[in-house]
Amino acid sequence: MATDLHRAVNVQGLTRSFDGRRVLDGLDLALHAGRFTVLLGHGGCGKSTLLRVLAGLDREISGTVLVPRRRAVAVRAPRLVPWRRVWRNVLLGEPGKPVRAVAERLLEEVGLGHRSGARPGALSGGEIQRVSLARALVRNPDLLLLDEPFGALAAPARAEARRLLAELWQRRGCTVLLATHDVDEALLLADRVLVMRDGVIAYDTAVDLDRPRSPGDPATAALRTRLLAELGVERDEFAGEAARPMTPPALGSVPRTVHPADRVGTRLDTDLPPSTTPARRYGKASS
Ligand SMILES: Nc1ncnc2c1ncn2[C@@H]1O[C@H](COP(=O)(O)OP(=O)(O)OP(=O)(O)O)[C@@H](O)[C@H]1O
Repeated sequence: MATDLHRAVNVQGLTRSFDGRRVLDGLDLALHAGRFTVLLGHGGCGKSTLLRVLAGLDREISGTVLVPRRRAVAVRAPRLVPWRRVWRNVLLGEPGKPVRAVAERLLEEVGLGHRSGARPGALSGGEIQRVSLARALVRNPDLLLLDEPFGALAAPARAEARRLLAELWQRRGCTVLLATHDVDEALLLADRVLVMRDGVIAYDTAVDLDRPRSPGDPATAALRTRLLAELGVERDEFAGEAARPMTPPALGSVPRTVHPADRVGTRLDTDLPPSTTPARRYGKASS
């Protein structure tokens, strides 16, 4: 496969099976550098599986996957180490001596500079999600993979987190792939939407709408209807918060207790395998 410099991700014929069932079934995907793509699909259709493969966390695949060397993941339920201060959590898994100023610069970027010395147990759900974003940004990723990052947040924190993410993306210019159930999240953030079905990208559309987006805009409403149809929903079960009146931005408001068990997998967000080339290939085509 020829490497296209404008493509941050190039996937061909990607297949991943669990117990003999093909969750990803010859999936093809190209993501252009610097674009914000949202991946929609029903629960269990394989969104997380795809993101894990792109992150390099799952290599039991066939097909070809080209991704940037610098990539990071943020997930729906980030695991922070409860006894470490916030700034140390930002640098978890990073090589070398942790430098607080580095963590604090990233925390400032996500609006959490004032919580640098706090313990995770004192943070709201929205704040924890922002720590997770800061942790993902440590590596200055070219590809940011977000797996339902706001799924656990209540409406005000979710609106604020989306606004922050849109700002970060515009400032950093990295390629973003965000998996969600929420059509309205896609309409607010994406400049391209993919719908996943039967192990492949079944629908792919550019979102050519001015920003900031308004749910009441006729073009937005028309695309929303189309996406819901692609998802095959009669009822509006994929609707998120955006179709309703916009909530004024507020700081995260979901208290969350961090249990010792959260230690397990703390490195998921940031610890990606080292690589030697700007775009690396793994999982050779099997067919
Ligand atoms: N490690 C695993 N072992 C066995 N089956 C798995 C494993 N990981 C995922 N699956 C199965 O693969 C399918 C796709 O799961 P995946 O988590 O990728 O879906 P998803 O679209 O992200 O779902 P959701 O939106 O609910 O998070 C599911 O049926 C799931 O049970």
